[in-house]
Amino acid sequence: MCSPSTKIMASHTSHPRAFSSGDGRTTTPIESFSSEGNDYEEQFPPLGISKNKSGKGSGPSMVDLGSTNLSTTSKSSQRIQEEAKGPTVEVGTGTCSKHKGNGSRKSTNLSTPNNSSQFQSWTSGKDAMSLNRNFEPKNKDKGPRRRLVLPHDIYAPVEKRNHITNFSTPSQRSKSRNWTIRKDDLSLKRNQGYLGRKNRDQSPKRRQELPFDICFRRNDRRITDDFVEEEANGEETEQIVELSNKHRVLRPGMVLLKHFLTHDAQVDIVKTCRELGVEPKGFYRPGYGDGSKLRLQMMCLGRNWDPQTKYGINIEKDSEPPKIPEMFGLLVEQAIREAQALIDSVSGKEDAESELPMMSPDICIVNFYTETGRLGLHQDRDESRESMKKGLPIVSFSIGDSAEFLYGEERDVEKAERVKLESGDVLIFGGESRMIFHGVKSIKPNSAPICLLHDSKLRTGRLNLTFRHF
Ligand SMILES: O=C(O)CCC(=O)C(=O)O
Ligand SMILES: [Fe+2]
Repeated sequence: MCSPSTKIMASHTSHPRAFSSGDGRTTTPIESFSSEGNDYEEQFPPLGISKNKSGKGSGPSMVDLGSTNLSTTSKSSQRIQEEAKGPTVEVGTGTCSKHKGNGSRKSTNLSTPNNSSQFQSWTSGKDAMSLNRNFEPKNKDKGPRRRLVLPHDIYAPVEKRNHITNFSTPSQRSKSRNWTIRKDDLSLKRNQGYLGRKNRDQSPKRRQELPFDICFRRNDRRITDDFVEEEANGEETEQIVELSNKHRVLRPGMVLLKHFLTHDAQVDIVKTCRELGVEPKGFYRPGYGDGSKLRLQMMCLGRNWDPQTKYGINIEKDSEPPKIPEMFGLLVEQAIREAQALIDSVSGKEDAESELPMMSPDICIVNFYTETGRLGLHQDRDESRESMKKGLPIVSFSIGDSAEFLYGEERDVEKAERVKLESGDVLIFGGESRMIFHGVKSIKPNSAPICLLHDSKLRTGRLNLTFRHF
């Protein structure tokens, strides 16, 4: 039984700087987009320390894309109240098909996706049906790639999460260990510490070489009520929670689709990313020439990108990355269409395309943040000049733990707006908002839907996919 995740976990505090600034950033062809220091340098100092990097004489950081005079931002709480009055669209909530409960945030039909109903179960969008025609039915277990990667499927038993499996005593738990280790997995398990302490190579170097596994294994996580603590900042959170199931236009060209990705879509995305991520071209921790590292794991699809080498050749990972799965691209287009529909309904016109153009992604950057992960304020400005000038949007999927996402006209944490990105949310920023500064201030531990964790085995943390067109 999967119980709903109804309570909010203790809010986390800001963490100390994760990495220092480096000077290894390569020059991009579009110098007008430059700001100082590493793009992803930590801007979230320990509490009480204010750090403003915007006043270093770098001038306006937003590029003029035609009419880029973004409206003045207000304090986040005011903003939230204003947004509460503003035009929004309610989206459905549902329950987990396999684990009955109220807490799952996925939308409507969650039965196993197949044939023409599959796409509907992937999005909460109204016109999902229109994409069915284009969608290849998926057979979950028989696809060639799945057969290929199944040997690496070493998902752990779930008995650690007592309230899901109802195995309350240690003996019951040990009896429930019906998971098996296939022979094919032996080499991977050896690398990942499955064969007992004496066989493990625990040197940090060794561990670093292995691709990061976004799914959990034994002892990685206990999801019990022990984790449920009082929300320290109740008032603020209530305001955010109140709005958490409404689509919103955050600013011109920037739309938040709440819980757009259904449970099934999220599970499939996790599993796909996990399969690709444990391969040699999978997750790694990107960094700069000076040795500083981003506080996340990253993997590229479609085209390689790295904070150091940008879209140039990455010395360590110079081979072609995996293709973007077709379904991901369809979801992106569906999300943009949904956002355009919202923009039209708000403006009363039918010219959303001019505010938020359609985009067909050829790059997907997949990030995984652990509980202490974060990403400094930055612009996504390494795509082609044409793409940026057209304002082709960045489309961002959030899965797993919630994130405190900051965005603003300047690279200034103090002035930035803030929004909570929850599992299933899709954030889109294009048009006037294409060059907006944005970053992830913190991850809210244990905030992911329980059913998602159960069905996907996603480990503690947040999976984020940002789609772009080069
Ligand atoms: O994780 C997120 O929500 C943002 C990721 C991002 O900005 C990026 O990958 O460029
Ligand atoms: Fe970004």
